[in-house]
Order: sequence, then structure tokens, then C-alpha cells
Amino acid sequence: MAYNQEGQYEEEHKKIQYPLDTTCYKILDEIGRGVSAIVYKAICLPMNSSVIAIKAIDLDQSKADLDNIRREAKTMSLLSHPNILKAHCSFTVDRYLWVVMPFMSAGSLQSIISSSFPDGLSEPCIAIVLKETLNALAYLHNQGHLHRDIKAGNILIDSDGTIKLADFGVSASIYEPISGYSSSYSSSSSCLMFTDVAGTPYWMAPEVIHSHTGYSFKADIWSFGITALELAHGRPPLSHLPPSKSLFMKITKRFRFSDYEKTKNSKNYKKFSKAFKDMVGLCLDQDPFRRPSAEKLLKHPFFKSCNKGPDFLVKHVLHGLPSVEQRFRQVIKIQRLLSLKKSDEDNDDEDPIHGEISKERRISGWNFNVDGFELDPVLLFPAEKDQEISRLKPDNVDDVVKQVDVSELFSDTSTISSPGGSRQSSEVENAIVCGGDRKIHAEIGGAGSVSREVMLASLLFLKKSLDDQRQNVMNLISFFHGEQHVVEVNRKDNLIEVIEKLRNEVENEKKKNSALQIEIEFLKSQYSNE
Ligand SMILES: Nc1ncnc2c1ncn2[C@@H]1O[C@H](COP(=O)(O)OP(=O)(O)OP(=O)(O)O)[C@@H](O)[C@H]1O
Repeated sequence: MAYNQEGQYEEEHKKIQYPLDTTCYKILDEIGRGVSAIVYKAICLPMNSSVIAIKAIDLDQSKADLDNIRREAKTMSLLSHPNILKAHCSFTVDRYLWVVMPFMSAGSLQSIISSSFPDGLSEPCIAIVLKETLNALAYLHNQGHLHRDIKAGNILIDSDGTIKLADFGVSASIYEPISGYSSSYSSSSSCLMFTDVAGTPYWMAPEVIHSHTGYSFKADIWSFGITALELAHGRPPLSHLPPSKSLFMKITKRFRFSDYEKTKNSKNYKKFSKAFKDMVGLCLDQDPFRRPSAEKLLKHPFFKSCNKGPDFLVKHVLHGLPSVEQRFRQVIKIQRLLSLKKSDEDNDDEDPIHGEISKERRISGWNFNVDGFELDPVLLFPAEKDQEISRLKPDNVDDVVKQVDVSELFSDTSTISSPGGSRQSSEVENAIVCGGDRKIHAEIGGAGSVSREVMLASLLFLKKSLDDQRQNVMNLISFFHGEQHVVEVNRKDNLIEVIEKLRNEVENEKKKNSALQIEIEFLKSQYSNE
């Protein structure tokens, strides 16, 4: 790394002017694809055929307009940090914007885990990657910038283990609210806030999804926490759902609990340190104000005790890894196979939204579960009673929800079951409650007009659902008890596995129970106040 006299980091290529002409570049291979861009490995002919990466952004598909992209590129060119990937230059080619940047030969952490570490990286490796990323984030925030798209796909690694944060496609400067800028921007509150929805759904902070409440630097911290889970488990939470659907379900729709459970059935739960879990827990606080700043997070024991460097990543992650272009070809192959398989399956699928009511649980928010090292859903009422209760909701609910126009949140509305012009009241209610416990209570507190009968019916329904599930577990337990005398010794391992599964089910039941218990206690106190 080179530092100038002021101690600022200075990249070696800084003074070199890269040509703004396509004929000077020769494309070698495709190495990646994003939502609206293709990334190529290429060489720059007048620069001794040095290898570079070109990101060709389709301006017709990109949400941001050219002026915004240019402005952002200019702003980014003023930033300089060893953990931030800076573009060499950018220029338009027909309807594409070419961003010429250094080639990070091992590609993104996302492409590495998806090809070679499907169950995630080891904790010491994660610590190095996250620490370097956090250095970049702390610098960015200090300079008044939000990244707004922190995820493993935007963390790049070079052959020497150097980590750089990339892709400032949706980043924004908090100091430059220029008119015409696609972000809505508000400075009316005590801190500067954005209100547009930016980023990638799985990594989005709750306050970004509820963009009417505004968000700021802490939204990046949430995404950083999700990225930690992504590196640890090989995927972000809810990633078994299409991005738009996961977001959509989180904020407006019923979510089948059984769908969520599938994500937690990972056979080989890895053990992670308390420090790691604690650090992620701080990032994934529903309340952005309670999340630490990037600077403060760097002082967390998890990062303080991380004393390994890039060499460790070379040895434990990069060694024996297929090249970025080979990995990309593999991904494309798998995607093709999966899309063929999916189109077959889609024909047989039941409607995911209107499936069996008994399997559905409405999710009102997300809590970080330290022991399970996952995001856990906070359960609300069973779906069937939603309509009855929401019919009785206070009138101002619709006004609040008008500010959350779900159809505007997605560029890819094709995968969403259309919310329609007149939204159903059950969806409406869900949209307000999913921001966390405080909001749930505010909403239920507002439902003072709900009749005793309806509440009682809801609670009885909940109780029956719990009884049914308890009964199922009891049946399974007695089934295996009865079988015991014929179980041979060599089946002991299988039995242990089954018991473990049952134990998990019982644990899950307990968790569900306590979430419901809280709701019930709250409702009881509402009634006693009446
Ligand atoms: N400078 C680079 N050097 C090497 N590989 C790169 C570089 N930039 C991107 N890539 C590879 O290309 C892939 C796609 O990158 P891109 O930034 O388009 O997509 P993304 O960030 O995964 O998706 P999105 O469009 O949602 O942001 C990355 O995952 C990475 O493997």
C-alpha cells in the first residue's frame, strides 16, 4: 500500500489515465452478472495489456439515471482507502455505461462461497473479511457516504488476499441532496435521512423496507450483520425465496412458517464464538439507533481479537479455488438446470400465498436469535383471524400504509403477486406491524375497538393450533418409544438423529409458545385497562 505525505492512502494507478475508448480494451471472458450489469475480465491494450475488469451497466435496466451515476462516480473518485475499490474510469457505450476497474482475481466472496464453501467460511476467515470491510465502511461513513448495498457479492478479494468493498451503484452522499436526485432525502428529523428504497432485498434493513420512516448510516450496519450471516451460513436469511417475494412477504403478506423452517434445517450447525454472535446481534437490532456505528463496531472484541491477515485467507480460502471465470461458468450451468427444473415444478405448485391456513403464521418482525445464529420471525396472529381483526382496525391505519407503496419497491414486479390498487386490510395491517415489537404493540394498542369475542376467538384459535402441534410431537415421541424394542444397535445413530430433530421441534414449539404468550399477556393487559 502506498501512503502520501498526509498519510492518505494513494493507489499506484492514481495518476494513470485509462482510455475512454472501447477499441483500447479487449474482452477476455465474462466473470459475473448482476441485476443490470455484466462484468468482464479484459485487457487494456495501450497499458501493456494489463488485466482489468469492466462492468457494463445496462442503463435501460438500471434504476438510477445517467446523471446520478456520473455524479456518484465523480464523488467516489474523490474517495481513497485501501479497502475501497476505485474505478479507473467510466464512459458510455450505446446504452451501456462501462466502468473500468482493477481486476480482483478471486472475484467476490459471494461467488467464492457459492462455488466452494456452500456452508459458509470458518470464523477466523470471516473475521478477516468483515474487519477489512468494516474499515472501508467506517471510512465511507466518516466521509458522509452510505454504501446501501453491503453484501458478500460486493466484497472482492484479490489473489494476495486483499479485500475491497466495491459497487457503489446505489451508494449515496448524505451531504449532497441535489434536486433531481432519485433519492428522496429529508433533513427534518434529528439526523439526515434517506427515504428511497435502495439495496438488495435480503440484506435490507427494516427501516429501508419501511422507507417512509427514513434511514441513515445504520442501515449499512444492518446489511453488514446480514453479510456476516451470509458468510457464516453460505446464504443470507430468507434466501430460499425469490428476493422480491421475501421482501414482499416480510412487509405485507403472510409468510408460511413452514417455509421459514426449511431455512433452519441445516444439518451441520457450526459453532461460532460468543463474540461473533454478540457482534452480529448488535448489528441486527431492529432499532437503528441502538446499532453501533462502524467505528464503534471496529472496537468490538470480535475484531479486536482478529490478528490474522490476508495470508491466512490465501491459505484457507483461495488455495485450490477455481478461477473466477471457471466459477462463473459453473454458476450459469447450474442456473440453467435449476430454471429448467423450476419451470417443471411450478406447474404442480400450490399457491404459496393461499396455501393451507394451518401452516401459516403471520410474521410481525425479526429478532436476532443469538443461539441459533439466525434471524427469527416474531409471530403474530394466525392468518385466518386477520381479516376479522383488521376489519376492526382504526381508520388511520390506511393513511400510514399509503406511504408504503409496495409496488414501487421493486423493479422486478413480475415475480410478485400483485398488491393491486386497493390493498386488502390484512396486508395493510401487516405492513405496519413488521417493523418490530414496538410497532406491533402500537398497532394492537390501537385496536382498542376490537371486540372481546373476536379476541377470544383468536386466542382460542391460537391455543388449538399449539395443542395440535404439541400433540403431533407427542405422537412422534410415543411412536419412537414403542419402536424401541425392535430397534437394532446399528440403527442407534439414526435414532439419535431423530431424537435430535424432535428436540429441535420441541425447542421451536417453546419459542413459538413464548412469542404467543407475550402477545396474550399484552392483550390481557389491554382488557384489564378497558
Ligand atoms: N473488479 C472485479 N474483479 C473481479 N471480479 C469482479 C469484479 N467486479 C465484479 N466481479 C465479479 O462479478 C460478479 C458480479 O458483480 P456485480 O457487481 O455485477 O454483481 P453483484 O454485486 O453480485 O450484483 P448486483 O447487481 O445485485 O449488485 C461478482 O460477484 C464478482 O465475482
